[in-house]
Amino acid sequence: MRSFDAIIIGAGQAGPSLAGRFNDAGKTVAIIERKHVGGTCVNTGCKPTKTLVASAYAAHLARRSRDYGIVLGGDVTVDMPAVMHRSHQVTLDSRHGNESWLDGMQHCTLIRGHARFESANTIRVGNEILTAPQIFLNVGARAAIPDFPGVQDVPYMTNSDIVVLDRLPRHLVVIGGSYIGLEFAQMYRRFGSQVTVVEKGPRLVGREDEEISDAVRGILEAEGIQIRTGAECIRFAKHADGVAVGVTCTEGEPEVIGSDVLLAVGRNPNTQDLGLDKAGVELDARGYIKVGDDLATNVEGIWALGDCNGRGAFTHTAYNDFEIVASNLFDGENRKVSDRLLGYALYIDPPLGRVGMSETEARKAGKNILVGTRPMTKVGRAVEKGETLGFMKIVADADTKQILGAAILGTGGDESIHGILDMMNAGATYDTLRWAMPIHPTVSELWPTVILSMQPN
Ligand SMILES: Cc1cc2nc3c(=O)[nH]c(=O)nc-3n(C[C@H](O)[C@H](O)[C@H](O)COP(=O)(O)OP(=O)(O)OC[C@H]3O[C@@H](n4cnc5c(N)ncnc54)[C@H](O)[C@@H]3O)c2cc1C
Ligand SMILES: NC(=O)c1ccc[n+]([C@@H]2O[C@H](COP(=O)([O-])OP(=O)(O)OC[C@H]3O[C@@H](n4cnc5c(N)ncnc54)[C@H](O)[C@@H]3O)[C@@H](O)[C@H]2O)c1
Repeated sequence: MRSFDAIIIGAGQAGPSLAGRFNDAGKTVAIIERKHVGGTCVNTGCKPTKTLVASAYAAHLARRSRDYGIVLGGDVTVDMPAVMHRSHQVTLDSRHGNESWLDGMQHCTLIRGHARFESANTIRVGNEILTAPQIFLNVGARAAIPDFPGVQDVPYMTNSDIVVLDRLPRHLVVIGGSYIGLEFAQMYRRFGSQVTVVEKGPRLVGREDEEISDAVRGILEAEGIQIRTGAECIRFAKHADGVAVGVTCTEGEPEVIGSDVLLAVGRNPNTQDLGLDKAGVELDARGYIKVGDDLATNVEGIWALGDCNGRGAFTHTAYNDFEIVASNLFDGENRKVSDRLLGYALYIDPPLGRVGMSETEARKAGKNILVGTRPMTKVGRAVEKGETLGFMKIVADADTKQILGAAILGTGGDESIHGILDMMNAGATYDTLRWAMPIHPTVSELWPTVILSMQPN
């Protein structure tokens, strides 16, 4: 049996940084990874998708080149193997960077293999048993495969497969009209596939305000993507031309015939094959590891970080989990998950940047709200860039003047939202932002104007 000061299971977005803190403190740490160092984000999530989104954007802009007075010689064509090669290289560079970082840690041992608890302080990896007084779970999540009728009879892809696909599907049917599904839908449409999005809910990105769902739908439909919402009875069958996807929406054809299917209907935590019962670690009804505000599980000496604890589903929430655990263990702080403010982006083009409450959530919370909006057609920077789709929106508390939340569906939205995120983190009122002097010409310079336009709603 090998003993360490700490064992980390999973080299995703929290594990390696935590290993770094143990190493810097001169403590021995084992980090166990069964597949690729870097986890989902680096290998099958953020890195490859955002790289592919960039290629898709280049294709889109090339097709629009005449809007800018630029004349290209001939049709725009997409070289899928080259697109995929670029994306794969970005992933490999990142994965190898993470591996060298871990290799360079004097007190850290990277162990390859599947880890499983034998008891609350012992872990088995293959034939080897490891022990440590502190164990950190960073095991992440994988694509959910619901028990759709016929799903096992047809070929389907998840995000892990499609990020290495080096051919162009003739007709890609994307099941799930949310973050993962929509990024792939738009990117493949821009690469040249026919694309249909099938969503069981009444609208796309159902967690957002309805006007955002409507605008996202309009943007995607304008590019020729078919959207089928209200698809209550999704089912699959083999078809001479590929796969028949039954949708049974109230309107339109009851079936869509696609050449390829992508399932993007949520994620399941990797907690079923960890032997958690042997350690006595409790799960919630959806299989996430139950944690307190400090990310400790019900078993002393075991913590859970990242997607597997159900307290976040983003790279930045996983990394923030690391920051919370590390500052509490090493810096004598008392940081909590409940103190953090959630922001995120949906990387369609234009992107959706979001922070805090939506208008619907603020209303549900019984707040006396003010709402300001502005179409991107009235944002100078967007007009200059020829990218005027979408709008900016801010929601504030009329009584306290606190900003409650904001959204920008528009060019630069993923960056510009940080101005609001930082104001909210600083606890500043909207007056502070109102009197700030922003840079011209930027998208962000319009926030004070949007604030001035706020009305009771
Ligand atoms: C297509 C897609 C796009 C995304 N885009 C974004 C984005 O733009 N921005 C964003 O913030 N988030 C994005 N996400 C979400 C983001 O990837 C995850 O939230 C993030 O990777 C979670 O990190 P984690 O450390 O919790 O888990 P992971 O990164 O999943 O890492 C967990 C690791 O644990 C390993 N593991 C699991 N079980 C065991 C075991 N028993 N033994 C050994 N090793 C084990 C796994 O192999 C994996 O490497 C995206 C996700 C997907 C699928
Ligand atoms: N840009 C980003 O930051 C980014 C990008 C991709 C993914 N992610 C993360 O990955 C997570 C998973 O993304 P996702 O889009 O797979 O999941 P999601 O939970 O956001 O959306 C799943 C979609 O599938 C639909 N759905 C669920 N079950 C279904 C069923 N049985 N039949 C038909 N439709 C069904 C839902 O109505 C929903 O629209 C997100 O929560 C997000 O945090 C983040």
